[in-house]
Amino acid sequence: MPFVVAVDGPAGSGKSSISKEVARRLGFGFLDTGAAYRALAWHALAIGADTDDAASVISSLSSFDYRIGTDPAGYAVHVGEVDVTEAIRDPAISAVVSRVARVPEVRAHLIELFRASMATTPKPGIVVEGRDITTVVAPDAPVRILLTASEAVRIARRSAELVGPSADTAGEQLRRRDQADSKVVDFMTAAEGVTTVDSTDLDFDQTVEAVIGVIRTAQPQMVE
Ligand SMILES: Nc1ncnc2c1ncn2[C@@H]1O[C@H](COP(=O)(O)OP(=O)(O)OP(=O)(O)O)[C@@H](O)[C@H]1O
Ligand SMILES: Nc1ccn([C@@H]2O[C@H](COP(=O)(O)O)[C@@H](O)[C@H]2O)c(=O)n1
Repeated sequence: MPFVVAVDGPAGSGKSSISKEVARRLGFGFLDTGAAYRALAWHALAIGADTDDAASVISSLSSFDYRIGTDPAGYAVHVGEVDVTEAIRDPAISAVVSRVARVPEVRAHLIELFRASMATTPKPGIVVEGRDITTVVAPDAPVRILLTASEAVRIARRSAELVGPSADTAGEQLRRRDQADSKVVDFMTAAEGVTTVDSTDLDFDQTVEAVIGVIRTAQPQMVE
């Protein structure tokens, strides 16, 4: 297994953008686990499954042909032959993804895929981000981080990315998603041995440096 940096946190805390940049600077791979839950939600809708019905969601797993790259310089997400990299970011997917992610059979299936991706990364290390990486997917990772920021700051950062009506509803959607997701896994408080990085008062670069600082403290030889 490569050197694993596990990063969890609530929606909009910067998990994917910060983790990707940390991976790029350290020459590590990067695994966005939320992309798999989003891709499954996309697939379930595409084949007409009922995302409110666990049995229907579980049945969609058998035809879920999922691939994601781990190169932080540019990764694509595929379901079968379809490139869904952009489509899975649509607010319509964000609105239903928690319903898919709450199904235990889905989590068990995807966690196997994550562990296989981690094990086969060609890089010396991999930054893996999500909600349950520090506690369930890679609880023995040598570096485990809870990346957080105040809700107001997270909503402001997310809204700034969007235009039109989506920007107005981004806050409500982010709150609703965190509420639903936190019934399934606890990503609001750091588990024992997990280091919290609070980016509320840090800019992007300072946050990247703070995360690299945690890695440096744990394993100086992994950070040049
Ligand atoms: N410290 C920071 N300062 C300013 N902007 C930031 C900071 N960290 C992240 N951002 C910005 O906040 C936005 C949300 O970040 P990102 O998409 O990485 O969050 P996330 O935790 O992966 O969200 P989600 O779980 O909803 O996918 C992005 O526009 C990102 O560039
Ligand atoms: N480890 C994870 C990662 C994600 N989820 C679910 O997927 C949704 C989308 O994740 P993003 O990181 O892309 O926002 C998220 O809202 C969770 O429902 C998860 O359960 N576990």
